[in-house]
Amino acid sequence: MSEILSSAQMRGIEQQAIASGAVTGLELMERAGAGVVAQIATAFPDLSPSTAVILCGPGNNGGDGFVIARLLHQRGWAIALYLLGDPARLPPDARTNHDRWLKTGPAHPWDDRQIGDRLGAMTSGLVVDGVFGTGLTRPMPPETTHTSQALDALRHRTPSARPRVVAVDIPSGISADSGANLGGAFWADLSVSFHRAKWGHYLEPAGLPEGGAACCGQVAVVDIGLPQDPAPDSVQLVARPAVFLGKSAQGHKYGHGHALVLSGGAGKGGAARLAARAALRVGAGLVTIAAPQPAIAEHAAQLNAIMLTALPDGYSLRGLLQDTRLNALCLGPGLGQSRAQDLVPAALWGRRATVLDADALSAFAEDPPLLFGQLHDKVVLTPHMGEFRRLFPDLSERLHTPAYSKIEAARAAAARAGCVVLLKGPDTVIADPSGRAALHAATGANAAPWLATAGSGDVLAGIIAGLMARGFAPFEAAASGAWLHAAAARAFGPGLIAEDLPEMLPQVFRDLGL
Ligand SMILES: NC(=O)C1=CN([C@@H]2O[C@H](COP(=O)(O)OP(=O)(O)OC[C@H]3O[C@@H](n4cnc5c(N)ncnc54)[C@H](OP(=O)(O)O)[C@@H]3O)[C@@H](O)[C@H]2O)[C@@H](O)CC1
Ligand SMILES: Nc1ncnc2c1ncn2[C@@H]1O[C@H](COP(=O)(O)OP(=O)(O)O)[C@@H](O)[C@H]1O
Ligand SMILES: [K+]
Repeated sequence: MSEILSSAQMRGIEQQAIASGAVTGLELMERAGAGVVAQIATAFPDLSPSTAVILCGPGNNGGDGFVIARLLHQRGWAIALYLLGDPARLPPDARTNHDRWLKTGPAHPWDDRQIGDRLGAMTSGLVVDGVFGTGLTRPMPPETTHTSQALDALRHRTPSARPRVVAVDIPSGISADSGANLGGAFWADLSVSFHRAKWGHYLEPAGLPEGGAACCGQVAVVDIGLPQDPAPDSVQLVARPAVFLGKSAQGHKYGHGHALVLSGGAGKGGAARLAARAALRVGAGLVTIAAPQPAIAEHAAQLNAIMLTALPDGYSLRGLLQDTRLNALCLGPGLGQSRAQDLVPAALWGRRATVLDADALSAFAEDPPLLFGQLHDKVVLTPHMGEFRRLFPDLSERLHTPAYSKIEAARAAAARAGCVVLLKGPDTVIADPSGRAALHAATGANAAPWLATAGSGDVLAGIIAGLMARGFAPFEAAASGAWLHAAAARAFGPGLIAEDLPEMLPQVFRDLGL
């Protein structure tokens, strides 16, 4: 796991370090610029000095751009530098580096057409985007339209027929907080960020033009000498399961828990079987499907290691839960909304580790507080965006404003629900009521596009239920579950369907060294 920060958190850390006298803003800017130059060499080892177009903006992101221009010039690059805005109004450190640069070369006043034409004519070399970084909260100004369009055109060329595009911190126009394209955003092959990556590098707001995850390219982070203590309220990027997923040599099946997956009626049992199979593969000692009597024959024809029991209604679920060995529940996949309305209260009455997904969430669309009033701290809700909208319409609405991030929405939802919320998507956010949050990004090098297939969410619900049956806490089960789910998809690759996911878990475990 690694920490990722909001722009406000980053500003706080920077200001505190400067105020303490540990470092000056100018030193940070120098290290930032040097870090970008070093990362360019690492990321593109074949790139030899030729022409670099350096685009500088009116804030400190532009200040980094002047440092980069100076350092690249020292390494033999020919520099064409453009400045957006009035040099007299640059903030002090950026102004200092602007003035230093002028001893080496000119800062051309911004000329959107000229820059656009120049970029379009480039077949090699480097473009450095130091226009806006973490300080941008509004759309790109109209003076960058042609530049943005020219960059877009470059993106469609093969890398060998165009310059490399490097973003200082984050591509201009991408919100460092929400990942939203604020309007007219640039893109990059490589984004070099400072101290920690920002939320917006990994978030990809649904229903908006391509955002952070799509536009940042490879994300590199350079140390600029700021204190390493974790920020209060920091968010962790899930890079691997944070818990050891192996089993002890002495364990027996009941030591690994017994998960109960509740199934819908006849002809609707596939989703429950997917979840149950995933719970078993992820290591639950026993897994039982509880189905209405008319669905039993169908399940029996398809199940071996998974057990089966008839369960007509919520009353009988309360009876079944007298067996304290049943320690984790999974409800929702294929359940049907009326059965969900009956079973969810009984399941929550049992106070077991419980995953509520799909119909178990949608069943409460008319009255979300009715659900919230019954939830407890061993529950994980796993909504996709549609289900999230049904339960948290106001938070879902706020997600349309570019400054509001999926991380804040999931945190607010968890606080309201009083349990862990895992908000799905290519960027999956896990949050708990205390404000703890993690982001699993199946984007960039970790992309798992074949997960967009029917039933993959049912498998995720089963993985999480299985991990909770094994005794993992809800937050860890959700975060590790999201990672295992995407790792299984990547291990299978193209052509993946939901049935394949549980079957890839053994390989994923082997790759983890279990
Ligand atoms: N934090 C750190 O530790 C370190 C940070 N560093 C670097 O600083 C960067 C953050 O710098 P930053 O805060 O100065 O903001 P930045 O992204 O340059 O942009 C804001 C400027 O743009 C302006 N502006 C905004 N929108 C506009 C528009 N539509 N049209 C026109 N103007 C607009 C805005 O003006 P204002 O909104 O105030 O009117 C302001 O002047 C960060 O990404 C990193 O690269 C490093 O040096 C090392 C250490
Ligand atoms: N493009 C994508 N990249 C990575 N993961 C994805 C993508 N699309 C969907 N997923 C993941 O696949 C799962 C889909 O779940 P869900 O929407 O509930 O589907 P279903 O209801 O068909 O099971 C979620 O875990 C989600 O995070
Ligand atoms: K930038």
